[in-house]
Amino acid sequence: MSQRILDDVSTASPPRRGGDSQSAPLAPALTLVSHPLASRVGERYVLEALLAGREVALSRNEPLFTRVGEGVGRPLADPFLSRRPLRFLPRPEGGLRLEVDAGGTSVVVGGAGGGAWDFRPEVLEAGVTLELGGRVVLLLHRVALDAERSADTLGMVGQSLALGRVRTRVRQVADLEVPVLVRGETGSGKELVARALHQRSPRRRGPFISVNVGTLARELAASELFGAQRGAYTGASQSREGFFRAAHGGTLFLDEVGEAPPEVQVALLRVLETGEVFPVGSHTPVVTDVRLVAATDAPLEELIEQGRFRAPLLHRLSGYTLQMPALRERREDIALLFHHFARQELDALGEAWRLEPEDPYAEPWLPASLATRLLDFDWPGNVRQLRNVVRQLVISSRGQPRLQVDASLEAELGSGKREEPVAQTRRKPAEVSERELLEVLRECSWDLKGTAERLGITRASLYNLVDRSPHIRTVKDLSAEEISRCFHECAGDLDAMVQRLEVSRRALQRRVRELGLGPAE
Ligand SMILES: Nc1ncnc2c1ncn2[C@@H]1O[C@H](COP(=O)(O)OP(=O)(O)OP(=O)(O)O)[C@@H](O)[C@H]1O
Repeated sequence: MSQRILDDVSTASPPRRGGDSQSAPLAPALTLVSHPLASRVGERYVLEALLAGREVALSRNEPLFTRVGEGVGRPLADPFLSRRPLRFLPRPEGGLRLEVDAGGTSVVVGGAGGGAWDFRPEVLEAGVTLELGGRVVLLLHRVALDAERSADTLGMVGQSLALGRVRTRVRQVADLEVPVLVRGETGSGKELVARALHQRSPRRRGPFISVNVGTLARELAASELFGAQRGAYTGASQSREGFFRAAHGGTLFLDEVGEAPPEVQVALLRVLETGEVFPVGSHTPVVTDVRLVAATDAPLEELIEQGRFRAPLLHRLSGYTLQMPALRERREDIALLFHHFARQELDALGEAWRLEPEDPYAEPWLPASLATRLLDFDWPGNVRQLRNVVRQLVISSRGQPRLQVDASLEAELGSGKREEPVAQTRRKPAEVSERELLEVLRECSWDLKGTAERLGITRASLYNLVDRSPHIRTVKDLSAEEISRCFHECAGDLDAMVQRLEVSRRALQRRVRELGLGPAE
């Protein structure tokens, strides 16, 4: 029954075979995911001729790649690519064949060179990376021919079909008053969606208040959310406004709503039903005008079955549900996001020129093999993890002509594509070595929930392992001075703090707030 709750509402999940993808005509396409001139990343050539049964030639000089939505095109033009073309040939049922002549541009697919490859439609749907001449990387995939394009990106980088659907849904629901539930894996951009909803709503001039329900101290959760009267509890020397009242006239974003303690769930339900907030210690209700957007990566239906989440609350929160696709499900966005974050990091170092070298013969700053590796990685921490990886890469390669993977990133990226990111079976905690524990914590950007899932142990076992581990610190081990210093050095960027201090993201966020250091994220 619980699954039905969400089947009944619209979602923006990525297309499934036999589902949405059948209604939108799909064509094979080549999208530039790495080129010595980084500004070319994202340009595309649609292999429409294959649909009509004709072959397509690809060389240094043809065809013309265009930025999505723009008319003017350019060939790949890299001087190391041959003028002798590779050929794409149609195959039955939407598959295709790639043929490479000896003496032409070298092509690497899946880590191996060769002269000819056959790609079935399902392989194209997942996307294939083609390394050309060790310098240019293309993603061979399928795109919708009639995809809706708008110049307004809603602050989200990426041009995948799946992200396009999210944008459409955001536009459809933004100006309505219905509460929205944004679902999706950690770091996939749920808060960005919440902000876009606020920005496109008539409430845009009102406040946008973001609260991580999972980091609220249990005993103070009600007063933080609903406010408290002076003297309502020990230590309440002043009355507290609470997030609901602070968001009056605007949008309240409840992140990690699946982590809300039972008593907060009851109170939230009451507010949603009546629009009235009872500050702790007060019997007089306060009427608030707040639009709620909630987010979760938790399996709420399972939590409901286990009696840990209230079904009526899910119904109330999900007036409309939006599903954020995981990064691995929209691989063409990886390249654009990578360059977006790289530009920010390089700007900060004064090295942005590396992205547009003047010498066309210079080695690319992002080596083609590394670009392929990033594209084939499964990104359990999604866009947040990608942003952290870019930062790590750029800083540790500072002053170098090319990006280099250091030892800690090597461990994080592992040996390549992980087919099965989440451990399916439970393991004994004793089987997890401290080294593995540390590796997975780093991979999951110190998100303990994701780490426990990946290791295949319970969260309680993970806390035990972390506690017993001599080389892993917890937030409790950090002094207020150390946190405060790091906060200032990282300009309040929580992710950068987590990377530096190497402690649980959530616990650190809670501690930062307790120390009154401002709204870290
Ligand atoms: N499409 C995007 N374009 C640019 N930046 C993005 C995009 N998606 C996510 N980000 C960035 O990635 C980081 C993580 O995104 P965000 O906080 O929105 O994820 P989340 O799903 O809310 O994470 P969590 O579940 O941990 O709360 C943020 O710094 C955000 O700005």
